[in-house]
Amino acid sequence: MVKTDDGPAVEVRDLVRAYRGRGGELIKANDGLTFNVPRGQVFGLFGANGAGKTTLVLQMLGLVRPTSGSITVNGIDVVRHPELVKSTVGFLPQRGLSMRLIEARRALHYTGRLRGQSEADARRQTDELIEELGLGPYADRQVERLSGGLMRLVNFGMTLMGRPELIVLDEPTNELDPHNRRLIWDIVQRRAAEDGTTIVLVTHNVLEAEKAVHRVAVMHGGRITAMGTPGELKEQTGAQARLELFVRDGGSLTEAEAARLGRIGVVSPGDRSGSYLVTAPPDRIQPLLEVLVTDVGVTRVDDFRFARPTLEDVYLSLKPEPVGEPEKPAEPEPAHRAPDSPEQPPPVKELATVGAPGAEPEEAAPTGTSPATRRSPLPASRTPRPAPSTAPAPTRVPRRTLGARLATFGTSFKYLWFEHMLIVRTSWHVHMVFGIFMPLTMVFGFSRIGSGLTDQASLLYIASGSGVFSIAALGTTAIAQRIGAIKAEGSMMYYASLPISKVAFVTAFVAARLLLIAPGLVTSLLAVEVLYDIELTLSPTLLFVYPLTALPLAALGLVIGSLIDKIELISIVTYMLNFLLLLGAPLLIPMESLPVALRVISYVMPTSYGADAIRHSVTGDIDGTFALDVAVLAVASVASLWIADRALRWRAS
Ligand SMILES: Nc1ncnc2c1ncn2[C@@H]1O[C@H](COP(=O)(O)OP(=O)(O)OP(=O)(O)O)[C@@H](O)[C@H]1O
Repeated sequence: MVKTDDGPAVEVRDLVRAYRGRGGELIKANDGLTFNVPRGQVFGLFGANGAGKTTLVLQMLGLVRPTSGSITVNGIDVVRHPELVKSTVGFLPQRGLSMRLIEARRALHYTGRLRGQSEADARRQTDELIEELGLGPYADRQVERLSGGLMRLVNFGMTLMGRPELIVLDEPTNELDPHNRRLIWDIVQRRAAEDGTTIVLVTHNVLEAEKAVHRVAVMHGGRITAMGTPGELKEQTGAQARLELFVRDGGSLTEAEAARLGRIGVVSPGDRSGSYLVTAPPDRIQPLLEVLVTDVGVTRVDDFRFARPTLEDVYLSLKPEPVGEPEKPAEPEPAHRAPDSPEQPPPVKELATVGAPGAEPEEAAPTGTSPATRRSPLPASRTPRPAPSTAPAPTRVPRRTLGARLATFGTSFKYLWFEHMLIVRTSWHVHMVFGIFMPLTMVFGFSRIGSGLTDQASLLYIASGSGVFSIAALGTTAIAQRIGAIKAEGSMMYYASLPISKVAFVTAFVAARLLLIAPGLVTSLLAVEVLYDIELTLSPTLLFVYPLTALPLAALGLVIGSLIDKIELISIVTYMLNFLLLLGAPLLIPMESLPVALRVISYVMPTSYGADAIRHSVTGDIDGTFALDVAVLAVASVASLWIADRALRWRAS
């Protein structure tokens, strides 16, 4: 693991993230947060539903832009360098399993490669994790076919690939059985203690997480309402120890016995006859037990249970601050204020500033200090401290050469492309129908309608038209539906959290689909040649005419899939669009024979130029018209890819 810096793993200053509600009201999902997460610690982030935890971690990952304030992760300013941060962070989203359509082993290996691991290292760590997580019997099974818990384990393993400096786990033990939950907590503790990995843990499972966390922040209404080590929080909130007592044969405590116990703690009746609950401060445990033994007497007691206060007790005892009425509609806040902006943050509660810079001696631990020694108990600040308004320490931004960037792009492209090609295994029948049989059926069917369609010119129109139909059907519809599915599963966030560019993601996606379209294009031309003995030249220009025809349609699919949220609606829109594309374009009949209105429409359809260019390629008429076709297709491809890149919701905002 390469350390980028020796400061805190996470530094959050005056962080605000506001959303507009449906009625125009301002919702502050995060409202003036300031804290640090020292390196090598497990930092628990607790809070009720809607408290703002997910918004906070998405900002740490550079997936949501702060409205104001700053976040530094591993010494890198997240707002300025969101892409750079991703190479140092591993993220386990709350929902949405990525790479679910490939095998578990591949999902781990590909994630490692996408995080920048070498081939050998990725393979080695994949094997280690399969062993550590007990995934051996399932490693070569498609992730989607595993049980919910096993899928979660694979997803957890993917988060560890590449040994990131900071790991963000959103509800890591959801769906896991007790054995695997314990396994996860053990691994979390080991990674922090042995490798010095910092772990930010969002969970509602406070009781279990207590064993793993070094420090905790409790959020409510976008603010931190309490922060400290579990011990400090127990002390600060006055959490009580509990003695549960069952008097023999369902009998009752005498008044004298109850009074003696009542002098030490609070005695209340239990939920069944003869049971009592005594709560007392943790330092009164000894006298409480003495009264139990000497005054009540063990022979009078059927059973008793004694529990020290847990972190869950602390969490439940914390009184959430009233959130207050939503603020009136106001002018939108600036997209991101520079860290040195003079504007003051909203007030922050006392405990929320416990982690302010300088509050924790271990933050300044010298280089080489082991995580274990750095993890000394944190002094709780009892005095309110104003939230700092100073800029965070300057961030280190390693420079990368063009060669290194191209190499990263190449690796990302390769593994994302592999993934897409493997996904096709699950929908091969659709590709067979649309890619191969549909163009063949069109050639065969159309050539039988009327006597005039069997001449060479008509057959070429039919062949090029059915080829373009294949591109439109598979390119637009399949891509739109796949992007829609990735979004609906919630896995887009996972891909966006990897250190890969959106361009690599889009190009790998489109390139994989283009390859699938190829058989449909070739079969329609071959059908004409074989069935009707028509001599085709098959000019090499087809090698760029086909991709140029497919790119605008693939990009269109990407835009539709990105903008529409309902998968069913995506299907309806894309099928209707394909219908319109074909209806308006002179693919199957010469343009001259179209009514004027349709002829005009066809001028704006890239499909018309694609079909025309295909015909020129197979007849060898590489003239001015062909050059115009190619030029229009090239412009449409560049423009539509640019629009698709913009439309793809890579970051949440
Ligand atoms: N994209 C968004 N648009 C509008 N409001 C949002 C958006 N994302 C989050 N919010 C609001 O911000 C608040 C905090 O949401 P967030 O998802 O961060 O809470 P959470 O603590 O992670 O909740 P949970 O434990 O249920 O996952 C909520 O009121 C939520 O409705």
